[in-house]
Amino acid sequence: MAMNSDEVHGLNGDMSVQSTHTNGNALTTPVKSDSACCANGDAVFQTPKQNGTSRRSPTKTFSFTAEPTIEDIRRMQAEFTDERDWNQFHQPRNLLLAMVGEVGEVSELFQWRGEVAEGLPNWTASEREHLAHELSDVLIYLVELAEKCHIDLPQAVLRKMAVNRLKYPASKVHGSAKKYTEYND
Ligand SMILES: Nc1ccn([C@H]2C[C@H](O)[C@@H](COP(=O)(O)OP(=O)(O)OP(=O)(O)O)O2)c(=O)n1
Repeated sequence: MAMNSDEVHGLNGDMSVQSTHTNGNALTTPVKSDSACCANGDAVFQTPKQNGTSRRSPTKTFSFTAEPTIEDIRRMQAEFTDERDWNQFHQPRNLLLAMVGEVGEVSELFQWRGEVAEGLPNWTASEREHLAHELSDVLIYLVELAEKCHIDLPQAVLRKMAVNRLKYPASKVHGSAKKYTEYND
């Protein structure tokens, strides 16, 4: 079980981070992810109307920093496990189970809340940081699982996205959440 998040997690406000790269170094500058912000630091995402239809905007206003890359994460985790002689425990099956356990911890944070709005406007800074930790645990184990299975994850993602585009042509599925198998043509 997770510890009390107030005890173990930071109290960062809802900051997105922009990065600038100079000589390969990431310079990070916290900025508010949107112009509208709540008193508790949570961002409110604005949803502009386009052609009378409500369109999603957060992905345009929130973005990740460029680093660390997935390869950086793989290398840092490899160093972490090497330093502890933990490679002996980190076989694919164990990593899979560890990752699924962490997914369960993410689920716990959403449990019983009902639907949660994008940007998590009603979450405390401590809850958000707790979520950041648990999502990171999932990613760390996912990256190491891919490494131990010799799956080049960044390239695999590109290939899978190409497959997704073929399976779900925008012109065909626009506005529909149906599974590709539900189309009759
Ligand atoms: N054998 C292990 C144990 C931990 N970790 C690393 C990867 C994860 O990012 C994190 C997981 O640590 P915990 O198992 O302590 O899980 P939590 O951090 O989620 O703690 P809690 O379950 O108390 O929330 O530490 C690891 O690589 N190998």
